[in-house]
Amino acid sequence: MDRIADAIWSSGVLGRILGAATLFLITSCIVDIVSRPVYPKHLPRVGYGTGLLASIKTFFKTPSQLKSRVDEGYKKYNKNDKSFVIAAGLGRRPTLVLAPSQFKWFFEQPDNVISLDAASKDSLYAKYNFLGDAHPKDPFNNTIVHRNLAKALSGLVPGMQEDIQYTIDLKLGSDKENWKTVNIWGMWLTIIPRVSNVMILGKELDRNPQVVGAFVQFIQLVHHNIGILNKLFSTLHPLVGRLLAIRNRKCYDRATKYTLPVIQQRLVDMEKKATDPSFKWNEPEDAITWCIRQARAENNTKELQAKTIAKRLLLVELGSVFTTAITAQNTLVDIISSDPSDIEALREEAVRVFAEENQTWTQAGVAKLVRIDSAIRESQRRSNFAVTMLDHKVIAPGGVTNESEGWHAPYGALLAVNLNGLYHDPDIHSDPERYDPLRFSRPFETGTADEKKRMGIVSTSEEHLVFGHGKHACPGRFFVALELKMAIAYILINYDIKHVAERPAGTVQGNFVIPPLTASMEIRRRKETVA
Ligand code: HEM
Repeated sequence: MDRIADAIWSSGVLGRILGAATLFLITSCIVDIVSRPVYPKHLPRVGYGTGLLASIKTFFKTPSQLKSRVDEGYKKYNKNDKSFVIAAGLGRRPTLVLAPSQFKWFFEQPDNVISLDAASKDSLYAKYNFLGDAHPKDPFNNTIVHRNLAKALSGLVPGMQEDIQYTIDLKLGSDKENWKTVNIWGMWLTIIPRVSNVMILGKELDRNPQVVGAFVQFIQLVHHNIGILNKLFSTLHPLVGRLLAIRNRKCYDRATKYTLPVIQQRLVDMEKKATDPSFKWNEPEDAITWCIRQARAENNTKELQAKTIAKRLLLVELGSVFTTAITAQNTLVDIISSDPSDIEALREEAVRVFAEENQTWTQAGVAKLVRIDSAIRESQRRSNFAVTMLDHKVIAPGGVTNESEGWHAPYGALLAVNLNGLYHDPDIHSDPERYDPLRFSRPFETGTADEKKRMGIVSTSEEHLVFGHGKHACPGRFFVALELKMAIAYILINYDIKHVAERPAGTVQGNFVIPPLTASMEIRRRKETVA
């Protein structure tokens, strides 16, 4: 072995390999630095050290320090209505964090100037993770949700209620005598993918554990791959990204065993319905139908291929399932550790409204759950899962100019809002670190009609930004509200939950606050259940 090493060394091969590797590292470093957007010097900054060493340290410490830097920027600048730049760090470009007075300007910018899609395409490494062409180079995916979901909601409710009841009973059981300890995240990871798939795959597939499991694994892989690619130079992304995506493809292949036959049949049936008036059949309202409907409206033959549709579904799964599961996790952990009298107030509402609705949910019936709505919104505020949010990338070749603050952001710049700062500002939310589940429902119960409208989870505003705001505000939020309110109501109506004295904390990882995934709760089926 030693002799082989000596021979390699003396032949100069090792020297050449080391030289090439060093050259590659230096070139990669230069490529990454040069491709970063350069912000105007007069904008205030946080996280920038002086000198090369300090900058390098800042870069590598970003995953653990980003939140405290953003908090510092909020107090020093955003609070005084100034935008600031946060230094680049491992896995993150330098970002311009906007002053609150600039939100209106931000939401009004045209899509060809600043783009949510372009920012998500970059941060998701969509080219690799989504197996090539499924991610929006075009807005197809967003269009199908914007055009169809709101109209389909009332028809989706019965199927959702059925799945919520079935899955929760399965997970939490029916023992009325003994307490059972349940891992909360494990429970949500069973409920949310199934219920969300009522809307994505339809009732034919939503309870199929193979296909739903393959999609959940696919999403986990996407997040895992993002974590790896974020730590690498961009010159390595094409190779490593493609290698990592091999596992994504395997998951996709597993899912398509089940999805492709359903999609193919749906294509046949929808074609027949369009051409044969004697064919009496109503297409189910789910993302498969919406893709076909949109492709037909655009006369887009590529989008009418079953495999293209199967890939489109991957994106809908990604946008819906984990965002909702994380929100559910934070909300339930917050609820069970809040004041016991507040928990009773939530339960009282759930039992009362469900009885009024004759134990059958409708969209209008769920809308009456204003306290549970508030408990979710308050959790999104108090336990926000992202520090800055709504990243939009400047894609206008000449950049974008903000006249009122007097700065120019070049092509490639990232603009974002400081969700953490706004949500924890005592001048905006009294006692901001306290989880007060009824914070937003008190005005619902006693306030004016305008207050009622403004305080709901689906009413986005410059104060309630977790679903975005303006033309790109999340079109899935109406579904999320239904899904979470029905699921939480079902748990409160049917189970006693032991109060938890202290809320387990989440873990900050870069720009994300991961909820406490090991948190458990002790539950027992209630003696006087309604459902
Ligand atoms: C709690 C769960 C969810 C959260 C927190 C969430 C949050 C968001 C946010 C922040 C945006 C970007 C808004 C912007 O930057 O202006 C967004 C966009 C979007 N969301 Fe959601 N979302 C959730 C669930 C869903 C679900 C269930 C769907 C259903 C398919 C969905 C579909 C979409 C789509 C299609 C867009 C793009 C809209 C556009 O670009 O016009 N989301 N969501």
